[in-house]
Amino acid sequence: MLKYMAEKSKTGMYESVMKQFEKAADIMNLDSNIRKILSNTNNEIVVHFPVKMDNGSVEVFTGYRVQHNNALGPYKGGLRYHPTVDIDDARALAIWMTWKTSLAGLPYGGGKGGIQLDPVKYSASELERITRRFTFALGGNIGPEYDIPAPDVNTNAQIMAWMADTYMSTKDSDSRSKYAHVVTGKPINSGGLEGRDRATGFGVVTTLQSWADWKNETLEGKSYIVQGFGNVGQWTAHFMKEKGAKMVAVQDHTGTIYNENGIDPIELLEYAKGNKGGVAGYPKAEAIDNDKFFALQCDICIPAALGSQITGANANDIKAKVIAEGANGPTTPEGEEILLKKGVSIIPDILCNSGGVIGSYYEWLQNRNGEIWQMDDVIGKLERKLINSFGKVVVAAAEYKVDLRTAAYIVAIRRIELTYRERGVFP
Ligand SMILES: NC(=O)C1=CN([C@@H]2O[C@H](COP(=O)(O)OP(=O)(O)OC[C@H]3O[C@@H](n4cnc5c(N)ncnc54)[C@H](O)[C@@H]3O)[C@@H](O)[C@H]2O)C=CC1
Ligand SMILES: O=C(O)CCC(=O)C(=O)O
Repeated sequence: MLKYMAEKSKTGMYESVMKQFEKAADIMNLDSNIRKILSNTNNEIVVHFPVKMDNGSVEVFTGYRVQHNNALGPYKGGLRYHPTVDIDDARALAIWMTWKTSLAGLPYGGGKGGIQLDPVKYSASELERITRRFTFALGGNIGPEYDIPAPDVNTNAQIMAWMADTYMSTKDSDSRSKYAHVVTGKPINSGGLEGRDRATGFGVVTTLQSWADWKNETLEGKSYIVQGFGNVGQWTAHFMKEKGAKMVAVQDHTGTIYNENGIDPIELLEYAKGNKGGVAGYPKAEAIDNDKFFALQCDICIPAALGSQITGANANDIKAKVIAEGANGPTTPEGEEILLKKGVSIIPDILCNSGGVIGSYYEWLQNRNGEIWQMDDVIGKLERKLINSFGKVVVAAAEYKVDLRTAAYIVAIRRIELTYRERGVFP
């Protein structure tokens, strides 16, 4: 059923998402027609666009937007700026978005995309021009009721503001403000939602808390390691501190730092801000080899960076009792098999990091209805929604006697299946 792969995708994420889907589809005995539909993406947009660099030369960039499924509503999902972005990754990430939005009960389908580039190589003004040309090249392939991008790796509120501005500038001046919800994750002044910045990290910790409640455990005093100290990693650490948990190691693209007595997330964030965002060199922790990270002694492991990090090669070394997947696709099926055999719980990405897209939904509603939501309302609503999703997954896990990921897939896919049936697509 691996439709597109002539050879293995570079990051392996496409194989992972399809294997996860097939496992769930087999167990739930998914209708073969629905299976066929969901094994394919609806649309795959690849654009090549020229941008003038600061030195006057022109570079041609490649951007992607994959729209997997929109049975439940407009395509929704982030844009990533990273050298690994390609069509296979965009497909995998779009498919994960379909499951995530369905599981969260949102009126959205799944899409994802990005540009293949290393953002550190470009100035802020080059990144602005790249973003604007990309938005223009995507043209009508995005839209507030059709496909709504958001931030992901190496994209942020500023990039969303440039996108919204470029998109709106293509509309008549008297109706421009109607289009602000073409992207979410914008700065507050430009229609952004209070709390969207922390929504994913808050969600990671809320699902961890739900897991702890379910297992009759507490997060207080638990040690954890986190891979990635960007939007998701930082906010996760912030909320883990509120729970009284102890961060003992952090890994990012600059290196790995460790202190068994704990690393303060607020101090580390201040340090990283003055260190181009990197954690390497933080004076209150020791530098350790990158390949020792996942083997560190801890209670909780939080991958919050890139995909395919926990694999058949390192899963055996993991000491944590629970993995909270802040990142998309951090655990390969081979890694997962080993972890499940060892009795490790995995809170799957489509549940664990769904706080971000739920926050985006609130931003979209806020813009669509001309409202301004307050932080307390956002966080309260988000928490209730996440606890509700966690409960549904636990019920499905018991009913089908499966792990949490497979259960989450079953809940997500059932909702889409039901929608197709209600519309009379299948008997
Ligand atoms: N931003 C959001 O709202 C959401 C993000 N996610 C996922 O969370 C993950 C992180 O996203 P963000 O925090 O938004 O991105 P970000 O760009 O803010 O941060 C990415 C972090 O990953 C680190 N990193 C990059 N390459 C690495 C490597 N090879 N080894 C270790 N660390 C590395 C970077 O140093 C940085 O700390 C991604 O998988 C993303 O798809 C999922 C749901 C929502
Ligand atoms: O906020 C959104 O719309 C999507 C965020 C995202 O890309 C994700 O959940 O992986």
